[in-house]
Amino acid sequence: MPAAKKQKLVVIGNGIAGISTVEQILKLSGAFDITVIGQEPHPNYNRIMLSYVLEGSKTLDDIVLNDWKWYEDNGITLHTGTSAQRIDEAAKVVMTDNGMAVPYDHVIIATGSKPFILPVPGSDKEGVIGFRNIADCTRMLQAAKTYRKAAVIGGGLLGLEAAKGLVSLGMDVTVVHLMNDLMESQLDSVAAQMLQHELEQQGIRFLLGKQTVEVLGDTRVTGLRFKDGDELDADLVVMAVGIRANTEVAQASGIEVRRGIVVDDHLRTSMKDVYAVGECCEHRGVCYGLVAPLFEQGQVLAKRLCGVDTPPYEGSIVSTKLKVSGVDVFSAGEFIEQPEHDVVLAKDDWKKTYKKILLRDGMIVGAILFGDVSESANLQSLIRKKAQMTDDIYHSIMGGGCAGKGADAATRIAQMPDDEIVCGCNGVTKKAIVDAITVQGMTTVDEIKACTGATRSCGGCKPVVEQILQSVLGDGFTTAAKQGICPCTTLDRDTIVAEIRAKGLTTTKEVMHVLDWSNPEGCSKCRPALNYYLTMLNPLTHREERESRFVNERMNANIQKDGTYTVVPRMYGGVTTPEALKKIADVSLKYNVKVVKVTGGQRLDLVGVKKEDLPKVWEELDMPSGYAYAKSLRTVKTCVGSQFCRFGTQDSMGMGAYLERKFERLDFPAKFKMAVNGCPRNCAEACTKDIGIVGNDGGWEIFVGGNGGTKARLADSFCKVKTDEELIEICAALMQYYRETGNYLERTSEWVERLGLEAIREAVLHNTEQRKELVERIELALSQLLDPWKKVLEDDKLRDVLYRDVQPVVAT
Ligand SMILES: Cc1cc2nc3c(=O)[nH]c(=O)nc-3n(C[C@H](O)[C@H](O)[C@H](O)COP(=O)(O)OP(=O)(O)OC[C@H]3O[C@@H](n4cnc5c(N)ncnc54)[C@H](O)[C@@H]3O)c2cc1C
Ligand SMILES: NC(=O)c1ccc[n+]([C@@H]2O[C@H](COP(=O)([O-])OP(=O)(O)OC[C@H]3O[C@@H](n4cnc5c(N)ncnc54)[C@H](O)[C@@H]3O)[C@@H](O)[C@H]2O)c1
Ligand code: SF4
Ligand code: FES
Repeated sequence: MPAAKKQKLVVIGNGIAGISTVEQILKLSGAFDITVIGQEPHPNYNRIMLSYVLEGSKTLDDIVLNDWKWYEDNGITLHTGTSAQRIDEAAKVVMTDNGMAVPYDHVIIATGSKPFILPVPGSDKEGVIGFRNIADCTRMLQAAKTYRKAAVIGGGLLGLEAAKGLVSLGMDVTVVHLMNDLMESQLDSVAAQMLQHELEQQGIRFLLGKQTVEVLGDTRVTGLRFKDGDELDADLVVMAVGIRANTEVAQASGIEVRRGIVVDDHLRTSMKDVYAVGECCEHRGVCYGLVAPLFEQGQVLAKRLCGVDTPPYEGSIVSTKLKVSGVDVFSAGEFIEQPEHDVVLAKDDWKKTYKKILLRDGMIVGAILFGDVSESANLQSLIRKKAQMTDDIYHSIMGGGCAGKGADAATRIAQMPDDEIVCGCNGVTKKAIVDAITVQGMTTVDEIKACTGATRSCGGCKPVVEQILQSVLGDGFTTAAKQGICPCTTLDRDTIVAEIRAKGLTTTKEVMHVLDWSNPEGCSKCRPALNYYLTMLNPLTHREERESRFVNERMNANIQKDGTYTVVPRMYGGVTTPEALKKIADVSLKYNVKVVKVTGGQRLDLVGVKKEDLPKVWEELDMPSGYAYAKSLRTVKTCVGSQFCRFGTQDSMGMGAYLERKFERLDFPAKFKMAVNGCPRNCAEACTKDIGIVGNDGGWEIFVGGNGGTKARLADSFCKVKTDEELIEICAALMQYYRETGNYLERTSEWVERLGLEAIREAVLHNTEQRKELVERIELALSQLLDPWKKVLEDDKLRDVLYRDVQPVVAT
């Protein structure tokens, strides 16, 4: 009997929606002769990952989902670089821009969306682009090599991911947003402000409540003008103000189109045998802009075409996660409280976390998570199922408020229902993952990805997939058990430091490569941490990796919310001279310093210096940097002591200035503050300093682990010493021990609690041999330090790269 003739299926659009539907069809049936028409010159790639390509952590090759061979292996005819123009219903052909008439029995339109470009004068100028495809991404990568100032219009998901990418490429980036809150379609004001603060720390500037009315420039953009008359310089403008469904083919074919191509619950359009999936379609009045719905639509459509029974598609409940490393944000369902809502809320300013769950009649209808998104899959499933809040759910999600993670991972996985969706992007349930492990023998995240699709898109579900592997395989799954220093690695701090020592690793790149980082470029959490550990371990050989530092440390100055910087010269022990003050006053006047502020650390802060003026200000001040921006020794606060005070028994000013000169510029895991007092009256407040020193009749008393910040802690008395030499030696050994055993960003207040005072005393006080070695190592580190501003002023290239504000010569 001759084989049944195959049905001709034509897919217009070679993106995720079209090809994921084809993948489903191939799983169910071999009855189709498939032709794909794609406008872009590439095989199907993961559009989501363009944010990572821009940021530099993925290459274009990494994001290909179905390579050329896949089409060949599955007998699919692929026409890339080809636009479908019209469907001729009578002739049953799809017409293309290069004159083809492709015959069909069924057509799937999956043409996605186009970025919306604001219709303001000048928006067609060179240098104004959207961010939608590989071509846009490549243009941004190119522009960053030549230009410095980028403006991203739109503070939604896309705009923020674009902005982060451009910052990683070394551009000065300002996000111009119409509303007063970022991501206002996903976050409330509290979360939006936390997000803004976090992104400012990562070097992005924001102009909120600004409406762009004109793009300035001749042929190429030079800036933006706003409704209030303000202007912003920019030589690259990325428009990320939303998308519009791409309905051109449907319109040209006479198919019903409203905001998108109108489809019913079976994804049928108004034209017989023509269907639509993905962002181009409008279902029950909704056009989606995320991948999860298109997988759900694709599954229904594939089953329908293959004659497999399926419930209709009734719409999707969407959730979003921002893909910016070091910033964890999740939002799903309803998020702005209304009178009918009950609100479950926890905010922790120390851990920088925020959790909000909205309930309607006890039913979970929406949530926002910031900082700790470990419960996102769980919440998404509860919202999808319209679950009632119970004590168990409450404790599992809220745990100890924001700080705790609720139930531990193993318990949470055990309690997770089989049908809970773990990977929202690809609609993969817990059961599908467990089956992949138990039935098909998968043992790694990558194998699960290949088998089920989970983790294939945004990657946000990877931790949960690892936890499921851990819970099913127990000891057989070893890597997930470790607590990595960031999402790029499962290795903890101690293992990393030990490996750097054992393997003689010298650069962050080398560490990431040799220790098998999942993200080869690292993230904003691990890069500065590795840079610190490497400098601490290899003081003689490690070359400063400026790009691994936070913006303030990169620029040797603290950035302010208006984009200007502060300059804080050293005043050893809080002591200055009339000559130094006069110079500070002259320079402040010359460079229009906005405010001169006396700091809590007894020195002067010149606030409001323009970036391009920073080198000149430092040059003219000719004073050492106060390191007010660094994880380093900040200040040594002193009282007047025995030189002038009638109660003083020790020279606190002299000792404070000596200690500050000796230990300035040294890197610590976190900022480091000291104080020296001439007597136990303690006027310079030793009890809130990392090391506090109090003079007494017979010598000095040393205190450690004090903190006056958000999490205040009184310092512990560490020991008493008789002589100045002993004092200096013990301070040196104590500092080096903290440098060597502290976790990056861990203040001494936390370090003392973690290690225990007795253990620190044992290492630094009682073990004299170890103390000697600690002192030798700190002396070695100190011998390598140079004033950062001297380095900048002597290096024209560095000065130019970091602080220039002129248009660079265009590369030819
Ligand atoms: C940078 C970026 C990051 C994103 N991150 C996320 C995320 O983290 N999570 C998430 O859920 N979503 C994210 N999205 C959105 C997600 O990428 C889209 O929802 C998804 O790609 C839509 O898929 P689609 O197939 O419907 O459309 P598209 O991916 O746009 O594919 C449509 C394809 O059709 C082609 N085409 C158009 N017209 C024609 C024609 N006439 N003939 C032939 N071909 C045509 C287009 O060139 C395109 O290749 C992101 C989007 C971007 C741009
Ligand atoms: N992580 C993710 O899930 C992710 C990442 C990137 C993109 N996407 C998707 O890609 C699509 C495009 O993203 P998007 O961020 O462009 O769309 P969006 O609609 O989510 O956000 C656009 C933002 O631009 C702002 N805006 C509108 N007009 C403006 C103006 N004149 N000036 C300044 N701001 C203005 C809006 O207030 C809004 O916050 C969306 O569907 C989004 O969901 C998702
Ligand atoms: S701490 Fe003692 S020595 Fe110092 S100023 Fe106060 S009273 Fe005088
Ligand atoms: S949730 Fe995005 S890949 Fe799984």
